[in-house]
Amino acid sequence: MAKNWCIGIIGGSGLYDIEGIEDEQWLALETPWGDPSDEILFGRIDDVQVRFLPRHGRGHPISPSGLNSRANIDALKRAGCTDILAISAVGSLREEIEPGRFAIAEQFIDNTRGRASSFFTSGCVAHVSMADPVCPRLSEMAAKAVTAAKGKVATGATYLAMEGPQFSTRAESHMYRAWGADIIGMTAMPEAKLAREAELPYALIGMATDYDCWHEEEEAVDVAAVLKQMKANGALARKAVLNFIKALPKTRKASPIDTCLDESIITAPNERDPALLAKLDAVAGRVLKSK
Ligand SMILES: CSC[C@H]1O[C@H](OP(=O)(O)O)[C@H](O)[C@@H]1O
Ligand SMILES: Nc1ncnc2[nH]cnc12
Repeated sequence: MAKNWCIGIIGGSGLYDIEGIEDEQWLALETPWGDPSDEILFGRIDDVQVRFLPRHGRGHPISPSGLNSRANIDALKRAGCTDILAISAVGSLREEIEPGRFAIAEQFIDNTRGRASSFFTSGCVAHVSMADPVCPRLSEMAAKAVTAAKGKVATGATYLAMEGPQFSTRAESHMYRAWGADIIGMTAMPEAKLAREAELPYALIGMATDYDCWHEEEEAVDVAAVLKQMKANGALARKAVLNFIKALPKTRKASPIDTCLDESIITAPNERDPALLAKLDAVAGRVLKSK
């Protein structure tokens, strides 16, 4: 019997494909929230269904501020995903997370602005908990997969999501360090929030590509440095993804995140906007149908 996992992989800067995928087919999905970043690669690795989405599109045409994360998460849910593993290039805000090391996110600080960050707008309001924004089970498996690929890993990282696309000023970089952030990027928010709203357990592997600009002995980050590091460690990232999929247990046990909307929707049934409910068919169909 095939494993009952369907893993959505979101590939970040420098990771526009994955290896080891069979029966592959790029398919364009429509969503009520607009277009996802690209077609989704459907396929399988052994007996696990896999869906891969390059976050910025193939060839990287979409800026972090221009990402339609609602469409991306809706499309992955629609594609049958049970869980999401996101990969991101990140700047390091800590000496001990040197470029080349992988950092598994445990917390996020959302310092983005003006992004559409919820599926549940007026007409169907929901408040999901983001106290523990990642799935511990996926994060633990992700850390093991990096180690098995012979990558260096740091766990428990706090990811600061900045707006961009410009990199931080030195003052900002020092401030984020003082806030307790360990790694910095421009994309995991609102992606992780939306995954939670869609009842999709989410984990993020950050690949440290630079020391941002706080470090006195290192050059300030630029795109060339990020891409150089991604190139150096891209094969390792791909290997880690493959290890992650291959090491999944045979049976996916239920996660509390699978049903987190049960206690989150506050709008009374007779006050719900039918047009919005129709848009929520993939994200919240499970709970809306049962009410
Ligand atoms: C190319 S450097 C900045 C760029 O890289 C990261 O993207 P992703 O998280 O998709 O790997 C960062 O968030 C910026 O979007
Ligand atoms: N220093 C940095 N700041 C924001 N996003 C990044 N992605 C990779 N390095 C980064």
